[in-house]
Amino acid sequence: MISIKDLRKVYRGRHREVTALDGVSLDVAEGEIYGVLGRSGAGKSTLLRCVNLLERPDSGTVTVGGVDLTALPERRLRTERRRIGMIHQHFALLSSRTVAGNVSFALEVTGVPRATRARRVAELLELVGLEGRANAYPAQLSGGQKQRVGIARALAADPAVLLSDEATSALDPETTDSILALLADLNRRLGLTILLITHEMDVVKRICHSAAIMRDGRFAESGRIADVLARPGSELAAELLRLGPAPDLPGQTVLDVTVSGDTAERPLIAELARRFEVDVRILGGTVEQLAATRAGRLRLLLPGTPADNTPALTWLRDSGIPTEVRA
Ligand SMILES: Nc1ncnc2c1ncn2[C@@H]1O[C@H](COP(=O)(O)OP(=O)(O)OP(=O)(O)O)[C@@H](O)[C@H]1O
Repeated sequence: MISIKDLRKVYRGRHREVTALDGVSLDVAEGEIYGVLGRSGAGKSTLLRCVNLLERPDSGTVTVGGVDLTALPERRLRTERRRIGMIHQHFALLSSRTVAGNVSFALEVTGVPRATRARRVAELLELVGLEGRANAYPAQLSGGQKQRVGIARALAADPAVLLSDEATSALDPETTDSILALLADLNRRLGLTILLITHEMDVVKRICHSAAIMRDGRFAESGRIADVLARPGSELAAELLRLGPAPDLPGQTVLDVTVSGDTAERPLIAELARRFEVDVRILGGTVEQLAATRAGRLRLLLPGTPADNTPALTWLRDSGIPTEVRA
């Protein structure tokens, strides 16, 4: 649905250049929620602004719904942009307009007749759970309600794609949960494709089917969550399923194993103990119900050095279980 190829963007100031995008490629499948995770300054906002061409990349292509936006003249681009909704961290509502007025505004600019507008606004407010608040002003709303208005407005033109720029970063944890639940629900019910940027791993855990880690204008890693979890040495998997620093236990083997999907159903520790006659101890672990799948990471202790445990380690890896020896 969204296909980005080798995007580059350099900001040129008088004294210095900043490479905000350094060759980013990305494919977001139709109906998927894709999260781009990164620290401040990684280039996430620039990437998002390049998807609807609010920012022109220096090179590379952006294709949305089969249309190469980078090749379009400005007028066609304005029309195509309507197929891409956007929500913002600080909501970007018009304070002088009511809730209904804010949502209606998005329809007015596209020339929807007044009678149709009123019906559509009512539908949209119901969709985001704001029935009864049509006549309130933004100042009278909580942060979560403001973001619901932002979402209703973004969906007004019935877009195929929604871009989310840190949509929950200004909200408390409970409100964040309810907004993420709403986005996941809209994704399911409307088949809405969502590309979001965030610095919060929890957002990726809760609703994303695919994710990327962005650093210094590049993707350090990306992929479907299920694939990432099965990838040995994955940085994203380690972030999704965090374990603290490993203890240093000379003469013994500390290993982290990641289980997900089918492997999460296996009686792994019993199998390991039986096959290799080892006393397996659990040093730590985390199990998460991710949007994509249930997954866990266990830190195990085996007697003997890693060399002594080669058969067990080989068996784990051959069984498709990402296994990392920590000590
Ligand atoms: N308009 C601009 N002019 C000059 N430099 C810019 C501009 N916009 C962004 N940058 C620089 O480009 C780099 C990437 O910025 P960007 O805002 O895309 O990162 P980000 O990951 O979204 O971070 P944040 O969450 O802080 O917005 C940063 O070094 C930033 O200072």
